[in-house]
Amino acid sequence: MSDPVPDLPAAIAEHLSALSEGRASGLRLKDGIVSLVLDVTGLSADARAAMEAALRTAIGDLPDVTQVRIAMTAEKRTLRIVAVGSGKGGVGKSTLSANLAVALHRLGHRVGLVDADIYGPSQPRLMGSEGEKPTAEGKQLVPVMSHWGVPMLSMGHLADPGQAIAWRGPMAGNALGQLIDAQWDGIDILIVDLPPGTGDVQLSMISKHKPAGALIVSTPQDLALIDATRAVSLFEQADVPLIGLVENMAGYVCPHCGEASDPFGQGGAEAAAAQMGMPFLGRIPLTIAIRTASDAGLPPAGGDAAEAAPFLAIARRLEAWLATG
Ligand SMILES: Nc1ncnc2c1ncn2[C@@H]1O[C@H](COP(=O)(O)OP(=O)(O)OP(=O)(O)O)[C@@H](O)[C@H]1O
Repeated sequence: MSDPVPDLPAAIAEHLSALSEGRASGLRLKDGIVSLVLDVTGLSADARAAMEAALRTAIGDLPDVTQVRIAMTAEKRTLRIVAVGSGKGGVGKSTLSANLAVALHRLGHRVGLVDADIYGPSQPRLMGSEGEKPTAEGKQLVPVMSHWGVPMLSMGHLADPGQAIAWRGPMAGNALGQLIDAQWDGIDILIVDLPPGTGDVQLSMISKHKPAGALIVSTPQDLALIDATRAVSLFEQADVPLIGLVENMAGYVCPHCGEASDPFGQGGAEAAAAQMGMPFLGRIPLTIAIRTASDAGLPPAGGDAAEAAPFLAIARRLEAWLATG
């Protein structure tokens, strides 16, 4: 039998300070039984298990210790999903989703991005993370970390580029579930770029994963705005609060002279938002700089050019909405 430790509490405290990253509290020692509480907030399942095992071994090996009881707690954090939807494709839903995620990160939020457009994933290209593969921990996918500080998951990370993804409804639903139920530890806001349109895939996703709110994207044309009303009724059907409408490709800014023109008129989206009873969150101009940067995997919201400003302004409005929720 090993010699008793003259000051057992001090020996335990030494191990705690070396191994617990300051996460241990409530230390008790009675009849050789050591009990403590470990706050594992923000740690991955593997990191939790490793910390717990290291503490059990180190403290359990001390003479006079017969048992080590560790209660693990984590601050209850709820991940809030913000869905970005549109009535039809090509209006800039993916561009807005990527840039909002990057802008929210710049504003200091812990934000993740899911590309739920599983038939035509474009987020890996927009965020410059093409070719990266998520890992898995147990049954959960571990998101890919983008260069912009935003962890993300897209079917484009799982399928080879150019490979057609032709799934039927239930399979598509499962794939989407895996992206959303992935390991988003440490993330508070999850921006979900929905597939375009208002069909079953969208409805089942929003019914199952209950977004905290939804943003609708539209271009200024009347027809696109009519499509936007369909997206609105989809969210209303599922009882998802509408955060507001964003007008994309609003007016054209000439790259040579900087002059802005409005081929589709001005103010239509704002009026439509009022008609649909939801806030208007802002407009993003149609500029070549936004398209070329996006195609190059450089989300404008991550840079310091003028193109970042409208995304940051909309992110601030989203931030304000989330703060009241
Ligand atoms: N404000 C903008 N100015 C210039 N180009 C833009 C703007 N917004 C989006 N685009 C470009 O328009 C195209 C479509 O955008 P995006 O992929 O974001 O649309 P989407 O609604 O997500 O489309 P899909 O339904 O196909 O997923 C892209 O080439 C993108 O770079």
